[in-house]
Amino acid sequence: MQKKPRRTAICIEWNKKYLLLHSSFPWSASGERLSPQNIQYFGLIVPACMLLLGLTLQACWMVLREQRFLLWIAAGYFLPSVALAAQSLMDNAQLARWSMLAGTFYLMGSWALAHGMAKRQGGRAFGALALAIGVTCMAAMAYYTLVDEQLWIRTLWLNSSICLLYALGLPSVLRSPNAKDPFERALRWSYVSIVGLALLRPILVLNWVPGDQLERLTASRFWFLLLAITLLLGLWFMVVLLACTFRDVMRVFDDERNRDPLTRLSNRRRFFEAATRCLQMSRLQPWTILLCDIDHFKKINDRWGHAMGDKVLQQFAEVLESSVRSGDLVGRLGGDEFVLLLNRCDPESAQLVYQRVRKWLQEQPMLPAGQCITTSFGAAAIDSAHALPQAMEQADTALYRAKQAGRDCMHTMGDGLSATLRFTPSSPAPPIPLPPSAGWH
Ligand SMILES: Nc1nc2c(ncn2[C@@H]2O[C@H](COP(=O)(O)OP(=O)(O)OP(=O)(O)O)[C@@H](O)[C@H]2O)c(=O)[nH]1
Repeated sequence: MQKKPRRTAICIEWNKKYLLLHSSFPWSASGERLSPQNIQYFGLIVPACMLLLGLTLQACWMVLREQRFLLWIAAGYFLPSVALAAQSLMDNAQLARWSMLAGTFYLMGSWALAHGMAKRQGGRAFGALALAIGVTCMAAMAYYTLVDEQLWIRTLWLNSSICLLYALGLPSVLRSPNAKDPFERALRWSYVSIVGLALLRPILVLNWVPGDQLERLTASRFWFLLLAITLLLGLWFMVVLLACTFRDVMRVFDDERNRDPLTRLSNRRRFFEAATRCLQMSRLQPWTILLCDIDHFKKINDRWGHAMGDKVLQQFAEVLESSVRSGDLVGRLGGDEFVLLLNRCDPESAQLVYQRVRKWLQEQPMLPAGQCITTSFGAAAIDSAHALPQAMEQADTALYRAKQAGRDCMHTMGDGLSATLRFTPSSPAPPIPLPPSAGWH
């Protein structure tokens, strides 16, 4: 007689604890008990989902060709999904016959995932060691196929090897440079969970699955629970991975849009956006805009070539960045013209930045045969974001005056002030008074 469908939860008992598996499994919605085949077909849902996840990653790689690690991670989904599908359809006798082939797929998939993750972090997943683990595992499985009919010992070998292969990606994953980024942290811990699950799997199979269910493991409740966990973890891992990948790609786009490719300083657009934001924070006032231009830069290009000119621009950008406080803004407007927004700094204190830059340029000559470059600075005070265009004009006029005054000097304008300052090598540049939290680059 057909039993009534159970409406209560099915539990797995372990150490007197009960784990909810499914509210009606293995009963169909109409109350029929699912046959072992049906249960097996039901088990195909998980490999099918993993296949789809792999396809999604491959599609992402086709859009983001630079991100080659996506292909490896896609393989990390594809290969085990094939083995899992086959495994879900087989009984233990068939599994024993095909264990070597299924094992190869699992092992290759595990290493592909580890390699993809290591590649993403610019590391490596020790290919030679992975090969050694794979060959040892295969040899052990072949040996136990001959001497021991039981599947569990091969399962143990396979799962331990899978765990080791996943672990090969861990050094690179744990060495991630963006350790504080929440997305990176989520990705790192998801990967660690995958390694942990691979480690737990054989232990759980041996300790948790009742003897009668071991006979037909792939139709057991334990197997379905394991599949569900694997799928959820795989899904979660992919979501986090794609979020990180798109975030990285957007950062690259953002950089290309907003940074000067030669000096890596903010370009005109980003500088003005950032300056507008700074000028809205009253705690940062007073502010000073500084425009600076390398003197006779054209002659450097003409005499030593554009490559040398580019090098000088890059080094000069570094000098500017290291001469201001961490909250100050530095940008390249174009050619040999740079702009700075100094927070908590009036034009008088801004002279110290000029002195510091000038001293640096003198002490570390950038040109061949020890020749130094010189620069001209134009400074103007600014008191709000609205005043930015006028302050820029004023600083530009000041820069023009500095050029007219014979270059290698700084001209300051604003509040009826118009003064030229020339560098005096004997006077050491005193440091700018720092706010309590700020520090030098
Ligand atoms: N190497 C290099 N040269 C650049 C770059 N951008 C602009 N230039 C050159 O920089 C030179 C700027 O020259 P000018 O604006 O006349 O200024 P200058 O020669 O420094 O003269 P003053 O500003 O009057 O002292 C031009 O010859 C540009 O071709 C660049 O990215 N790399």
